[in-house]
This record gives sequence, C-alpha cells and structure tokens, in this order.
Amino acid sequence: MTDPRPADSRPVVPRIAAERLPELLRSMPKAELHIHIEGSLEPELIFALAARNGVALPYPDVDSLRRAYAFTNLQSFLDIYYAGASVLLREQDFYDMAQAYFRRAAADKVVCAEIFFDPQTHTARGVAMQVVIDGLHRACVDAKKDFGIDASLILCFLRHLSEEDAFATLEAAKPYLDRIIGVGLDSSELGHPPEKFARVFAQCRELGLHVVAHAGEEGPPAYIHAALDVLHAERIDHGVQAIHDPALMDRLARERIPLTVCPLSNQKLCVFPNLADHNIGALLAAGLAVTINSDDPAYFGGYMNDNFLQTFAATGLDSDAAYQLSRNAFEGSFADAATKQRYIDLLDETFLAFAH
Ligand code: HPA
Ligand SMILES: [Zn+2]
Repeated sequence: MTDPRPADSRPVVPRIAAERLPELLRSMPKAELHIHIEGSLEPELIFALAARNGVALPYPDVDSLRRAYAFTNLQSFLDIYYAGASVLLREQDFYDMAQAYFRRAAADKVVCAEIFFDPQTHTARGVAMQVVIDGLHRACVDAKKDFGIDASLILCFLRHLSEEDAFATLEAAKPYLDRIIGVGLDSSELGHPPEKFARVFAQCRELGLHVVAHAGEEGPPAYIHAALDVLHAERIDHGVQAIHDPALMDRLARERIPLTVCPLSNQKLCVFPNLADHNIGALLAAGLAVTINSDDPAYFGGYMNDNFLQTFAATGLDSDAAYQLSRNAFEGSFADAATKQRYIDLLDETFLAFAH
C-alpha cells in the first residue's frame, strides 16, 4: 500500500476504504476541545431540573422547547442557551449535567475532554462560583473513574459583559484555580473584539492558566489576529473566517495553531448555508491544525460522532483526514507530552486494526 502523505513527522498509517469510514469514525479515539457544558443540557434534563428546583420555563413541554431550536445566527442561539441554563442552581445540577455529557462522550470514544463553562451565567443569578466549580469538578473526577475520560475545565468569560465583570469573575475563581486548566472567551462575538479583555487575559497568563478564545466564528479575521497577538491564545475556537485572510492562513499553518472547528454548530447558526459548503476541507488542505468538536451538542443536533459522520458524508473527507483531525486534537490538547503520546498510540492502533 502506498502512502501519499509527505515524509514529515507523521507516522505511516493505513488508508481505510470508504465503506468502512463510518465505522472507523465511530470507533477512533477522540479529544473534544470545544464543548460548552451548558450547551450539553438536553431539553429532557432542562425540564427535570426545572421541576426539581421549582423554576418556571417559558415553554410548556420538551417538544415545544425543541421546536424553538431554529436559529438564524449566534445571538438567536445564545438567547435560548442562557434561558436553558437558568434551571441550574445546585451543585448536583452541575454534576448531573456534566455526567450526562461524559456518558454521551464516552459512547463516542472521547478519551480527553476540555470543557468550557460560563460562570457569569450562573453567578449573575446568585449561584456561587463554588457551587458551579464543585459540581463540574466532581463530575470531571468521576469521568475518569466511570468512563475513562481525562476531563478538565476551562473558564470562559462572556464577552458581551464588561472587563470589570470579567475581572470580578477571575477574582471569584481564584480560590479554585487548581481545578481549572485555562480560560476562554465566548458569547456574542461581533462588536466585542478580543482587545476588550487584554488586561484580564494578561493576568490569567500570569496566573499560569492556558488561554483560548472564540474568534472568527462570525467575526472577521482581525479578531483572530487579536486573539493571537493581544490575548496570546494558544488555540482558536472556530476560526473558520480565517479563510478570508491568506496571510493569516499562512500564519495559522506555520505556527500549527489548533482551530477547534464545530461543523454542526456552523450549519445550525447559518455560518455556512449547508454542511457541504463548510470550508473544513480547505482549512485542512492549507495545512491548518483543524479539529472537530460539538460546541453545544444538545442545541445543534449532535455530539462528536454526529459531527464527524455528517461532516465526512457531506464533504467527502477521507480516512487520512480522519486521522489528521483526531491527531490534531490530541496534539492541541493541554495534556502532558506522555499523555498525548498515549492518545496517539491509541489512534495508531485503531487505524492498524482497521487495515486488517
Ligand atoms: O458557538 C458559540 N459561540 C460563542 N459563544 C458560545 N457560547 C456557547 N456556544 C457558543
Ligand atoms: Zn463555542
């Protein structure tokens, strides 16, 4: 069998026949680097938690809530996403939400999950930072025990809120920084460029936290430049608008900056008209360190395997791309070098098993 890939550091992995691709995509080990845990809250759990906590919802039942999931852009989603999160009040609620995600992720062969959470969505409703972090952290510890998933937490600042609010959030999180691997930036992108949070992120870096940021989901390439140059983001969440800036594309490829791309999210929020129009193939072909992720799986119609299977079916990506996407995620994770190698060995073993 000939291997068409360039003779760089990549190992020789066998190409898998197209008819076995769905099975390969389902069974290969994965890292999920872009998942908002509040976006994993399924309508059934929203209603169960609302009943448990005596929270009134503006929808009579699960089906009518689900019918409201017809989004036209990022903001139309965020409005419903923040409303859904209003049922989360107690430590056990955060635990139950995260545990449900880990159960689904394990079924999709996720072995490493770096989870975003939005504390301001909760502290603004009077829920203490400790309640949020205690529940999520306990679920992360049990994820290893129950599902074999290495799970860690990334605190996201809401960019539609002020710098002052972000600083207050960082202050409230300081007693718990040993349970957080990094910080991110999410919520409404347009009109809220990364520069707004330059000083907050500078302090986060001084505290030894990893830094990621949403940029170039709906916003222009300039926001990706700013995430890299001003916030010193180590990964770009989404980043698909980089395609409009050739110099930026060169830089992202040269520096191997991971892009945590979320195809079903992009489809549901009308970033691309159809999945078949997604630019993931072009980003990969340009040598960018692209990964596939679910973003807000309960709202966008799919978890990791749905994202992989539907994207490959719609765009015609092959098994070489599958290998590269999974490997990019392991290399782009914040795991230590030995753990990354263990993940990559697992990936290689899967491909070798499929070749026989
Ligand atoms: O896709 C997203 N973009 C920005 N903020 C978010 N918060 C949850 N999901 C998203
Ligand atoms: Zn996101």
